[in-house]
Amino acid sequence: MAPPQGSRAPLEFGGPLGAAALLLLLPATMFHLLLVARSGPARLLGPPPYLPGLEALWSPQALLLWLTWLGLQAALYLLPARKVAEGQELKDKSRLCYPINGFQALVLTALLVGLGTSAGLPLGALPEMLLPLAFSATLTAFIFSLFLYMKALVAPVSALAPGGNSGNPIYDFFLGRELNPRIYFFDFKYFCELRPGLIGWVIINLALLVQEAELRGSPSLAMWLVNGFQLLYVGDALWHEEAVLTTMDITHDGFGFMLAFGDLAWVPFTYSLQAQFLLYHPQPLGLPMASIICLINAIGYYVFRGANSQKNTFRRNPSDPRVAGLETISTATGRQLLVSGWWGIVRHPNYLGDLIMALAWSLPCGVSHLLPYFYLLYFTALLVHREARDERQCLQKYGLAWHEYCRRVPYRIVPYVY
Ligand SMILES: NC(=O)C1=CN([C@@H]2O[C@H](COP(=O)(O)OP(=O)(O)OC[C@H]3O[C@@H](n4cnc5c(N)ncnc54)[C@H](OP(=O)(O)O)[C@@H]3O)[C@@H](O)[C@H]2O)C=CC1
Ligand SMILES: CC(C)=CCC[C@@H](C)[C@H]1CC=C2C3=C(CC[C@@]21C)[C@@]1(C)CC[C@H](O)C(C)(C)[C@@H]1CC3
Repeated sequence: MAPPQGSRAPLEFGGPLGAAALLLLLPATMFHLLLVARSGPARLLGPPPYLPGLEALWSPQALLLWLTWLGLQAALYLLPARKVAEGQELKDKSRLCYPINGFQALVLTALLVGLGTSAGLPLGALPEMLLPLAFSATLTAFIFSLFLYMKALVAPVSALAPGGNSGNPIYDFFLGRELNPRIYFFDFKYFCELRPGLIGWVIINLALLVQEAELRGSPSLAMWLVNGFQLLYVGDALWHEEAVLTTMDITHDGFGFMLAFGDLAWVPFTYSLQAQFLLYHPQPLGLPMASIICLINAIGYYVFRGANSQKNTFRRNPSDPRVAGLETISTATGRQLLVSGWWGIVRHPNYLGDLIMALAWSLPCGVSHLLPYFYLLYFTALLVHREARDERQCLQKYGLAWHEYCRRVPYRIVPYVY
């Protein structure tokens, strides 16, 4: 049985009080956005148009649809994979294995949705169900997090995450206690991070596009751009699925409410906000402006992919010809840090690319409303906070070498600004 680890790890997110506030604030924000997106004034900072009663949130059909979706994605996860990858080394020196078949799951889902639609499945009806679907996803995330919390009570101490084991039940429930909760080969965190939420996000976007076509005869150019950009982002994440194994979510954070809710509810229902906004507030977009926005997205993607691939290639094999010529700093751990190439421009070039793309996703929605820029604002805050967390961890890991890296590469995310 796993005892709490006491207060060895410093508390994050404002400790138990901050965690309790976020437990309420995150779902409340998601429902606020869903309600405001379909309201006439669409005011991000105004009150929601109405407070939905239980009858607007609770629907057995929506719950059934949501559980069927989770079941389908779980079944696709269990299909034979083209590759099985090893994760980072764990505390007990072992490595876990992960199936690499996320892109295959995306393609099979697209085929099934295509078949279903041609057989009469009303995809355009999905936008009307977003509220009860989001409610079902939130309910599932709470129940699932409770299960994860209980499961961690019987996990060995070596299976626990560095944070999330303070002994305070609310804080630990929020942050997550076990690092890689699994049942046999089914890894819950890895599955949730990349499958139901990310693929669900593009299906919701597609349904909004279909409904727009039904309402107005054809989808708008703005809707095409938002769908295309976000499909590229999700397709890219699944194509480079193995890279997620080195992110701090997988290697450092426990699996609790924050990630369960983030993966299952927050991502599909708030990341589709721009497409939701466009369905209810059509925006004119000319070809010249559309071309500029495509260029911004392409630049963002180039930076994001270039930086992530360079680091992943370097971490897998530092003598790979694509990275062998880059300048590095040696650290006491035996690992090296890149100080030229993308990682010599700023300390988080991948965040910079991601933020540029976030801007390109909002611009098709025009500048009359703040609401479609919510993602950009939230994401800036998330990445600034994430960068600070990563900085603390790297300082702990690399000590003096990290100080040297910060001296050589003084800016964190935006050159000469931050
Ligand atoms: N859309 C969304 O909602 C979100 C997207 N993201 C995206 O996910 C991606 C992954 O982000 P994240 O997991 O936060 O972090 P990173 O992929 O940036 O990884 C940080 C780690 O990289 C290694 N590292 C840092 N500097 C160097 C260097 N100079 N040379 C070599 N290795 C270095 C360190 O780990 P080590 O040395 O141990 O290898 C560090 O802990 C990003 O592109 C981010 O934008 C993230 C959060 C949310
Ligand atoms: C506000 C809230 C509920 C916070 C939880 C944060 C999560 C939503 C995000 C934490 C890290 C994420 C990553 C992605 C999606 C959002 C979450 C889960 C990601 C899967 C998106 C696609 C990228 O290509 C990625 C694979 C690099 C990325 C990994 C981190």
